[in-house]
Order: sequence, then C-alpha cells, then structure tokens
Amino acid sequence: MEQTSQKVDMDHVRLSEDGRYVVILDQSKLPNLAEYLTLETAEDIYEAIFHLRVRGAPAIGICAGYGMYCLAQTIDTDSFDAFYQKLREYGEYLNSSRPTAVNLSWAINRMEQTAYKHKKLPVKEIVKLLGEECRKIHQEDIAMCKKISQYGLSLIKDGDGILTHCNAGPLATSRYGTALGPLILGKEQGMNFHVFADETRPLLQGARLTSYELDKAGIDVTLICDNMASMVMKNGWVQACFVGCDRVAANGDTANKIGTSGVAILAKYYNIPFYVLGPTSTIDMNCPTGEQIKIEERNPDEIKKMFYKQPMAPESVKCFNPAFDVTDHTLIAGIVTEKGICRAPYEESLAALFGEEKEDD
Ligand SMILES: CSC[C@H]1O[C@H](OP(=O)(O)O)[C@H](O)[C@@H]1O
Repeated sequence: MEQTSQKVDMDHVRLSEDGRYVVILDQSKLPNLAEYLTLETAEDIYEAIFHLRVRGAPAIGICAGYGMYCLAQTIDTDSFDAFYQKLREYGEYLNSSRPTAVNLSWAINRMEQTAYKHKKLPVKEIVKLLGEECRKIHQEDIAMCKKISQYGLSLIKDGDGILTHCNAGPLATSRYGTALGPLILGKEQGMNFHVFADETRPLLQGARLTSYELDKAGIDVTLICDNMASMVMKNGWVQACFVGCDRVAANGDTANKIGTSGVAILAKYYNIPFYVLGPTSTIDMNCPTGEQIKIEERNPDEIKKMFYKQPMAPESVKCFNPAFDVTDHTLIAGIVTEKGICRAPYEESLAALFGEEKEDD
C-alpha cells in the first residue's frame, strides 16, 4: 500500500481562496491518496456528503455551512423572498443527502435563520453575513473540539488502553476530533495511550482514518477487526471506550456508527466505562429517545463488493446495511461535550446544557 506523502491539511473542509466554492479532502480515497476536490454545484456537495468524501457529523455540518454560503452567492435576485425561497430549496436538497447526523440539518437551519433574521437588508449584505456565519460554524467547532478533548482527557490517565469505533478524529470534525481529541491532546502533553481501533466494517473508517490519524500523531494504535473487541476487553487491555456520535436524543440514547451499541454492551459486561464524545451541535433535544432517530441504510455493495477484488457473496443474496445503530443511554457512563461531562439522568443533564429545566412528568 503506497501511503501518500502529501501532508494532510487538517482544514480538510474549507472555502476556496476566492470564497466561491467548498474544497474538501476526499476521505473515500484515504489513506492511500490525499486528493482535494472543489465542489462547485449543489449536486457536487450532495454527492460528496452522500458518498462520505466528507464525513463525520461535525465535518458534514461545516461542509453544509460553507455549501449554503457558496450556493447563496449564485442566487441572482434583489428580492429577499425569491432569494430565501431558493436558499431553502438548496437547504432541503443538501439535507436529503444523509438523514442521521443532526449536524447537517443543524448547520443548514442556522444558515437559513441567519438569512431570515436579516431579511430587511439588501441581498448582497445578507450573502456577506452568510459568509461570516459559515466561518463561525467552523471556528466554533475547532473551539468545541478542544474543550471536549480537555474534558475527555480528565477521564483517562497516562498509559491507559482506549478502544475506539469508527472515526471521530480531526477528519470527522475540524481539529483534534471528539473521541480521538483527548488522545491527541494528551499526546501533545506528553501522555501515551494504547488505542485499539475497530476497523469498522463495511466502510473501514477505523482502519482507513483512525489508525491513519493516530499513527501520524505518534499515538500507539493497534488495528483490530470489529469481532475482536470482546477479546481485547477480556484481556484487560482496555480501560475506557471512546466513541463519537451522530445524534444524541434528549434521554441520552445515541446514534453512532453501526457496531457501536455492540461495543457498549461488551463494555458493560466487562465493567469498562463507555463514553460518548460530541459537541452540543450533535444533541437533538427535539428527539425524545433513540426510537425517533432515522437510521440511514446504504448500498449493499458496500458489504459485498467494496474493498474486495471480487464480490464476496452471490449477487442474489440480500444484505442489510444500516450505517448507524443506537446505543441505549443506560450503557453510557458519560456524554462529553464542550460544556462539560453529562452523567445520568441524561434528561436532566442534557437539558441543563441548553439552560432548560427538565419538565416535571
Ligand atoms: C465526530 S462524528 C463522527 C461519527 O460520524 C461517523 O459516521 P460517518 O463516517 O458515516 O459519517 C461515525 O458515526 C462517527 O462516530
């Protein structure tokens, strides 16, 4: 396998120099090739999100924010109503690319609300304000990931073994990451960890991205197949599990990459603390429980053909390919956000993040 020598720029989602297009690092090609793509149309942005060329809840939100700004620049009208209608059409289209990660709709709604809030201004002024808002979304995520990393680091100690699932590092966010952030921050502070990274079938974000990011950060990482997690826990090699999130419900139930709930159940059995790490932009207080989270189902070819020289099952054989599953809140030791570590009962601790008192039953 020929690793690219090109430095991977952690501004892997950004605006083009002229501010007109979204530029992304195509994560579907990593770790072999670091190829940057310029997304010029709504279709380009949709396709990049749908095919996980840009992926990870926060990174998808940052990309959508930039995308809405770039598309707003193409709306040629001085009428706010006509501008806003077209902007909403773009938002609805981009939002349909992937249903589970709440950051996508969160970023799109934030951009649309920014436009509406300033509806009395000339359209050109509104577009400039959208340019400021999308950059704020990106800068806020960098700050949030740093805080999440600091809180997450308080939960582990030098020399600990940490099991991760999928990828929640800088490539899934802006900088540091969420689940990987504490490990990268700890390394910067001279700490060392032993990470067991689940390869994470079928799209191998753990193998292709997590092991790649941790190896580049000089962090000890052992790549394992997903079905080996139980053994490394049973051997006593894991002191904590850190995972990211795509949508956290108001009761703490958490949607994350498929296989996460199995890791949580194993962690419970082996009495290992299981932590979810993510920004408050991934918490959906309008979603009461995990039952209401829509789970994306993807192309069966990802199971049968992708990463194989030839199909691994007969064409006639059906596949079930959910991209996420929901971990029950009772299996989660804590939810680490940029505002602090939330513990059960999550209805109360998550509501407090937003300054809401839990309603009496
Ligand atoms: C920091 S959010 C990362 C989160 O997103 C991943 O999903 P995907 O690779 O399909 O975008 C996975 O669930 C990670 O935990």
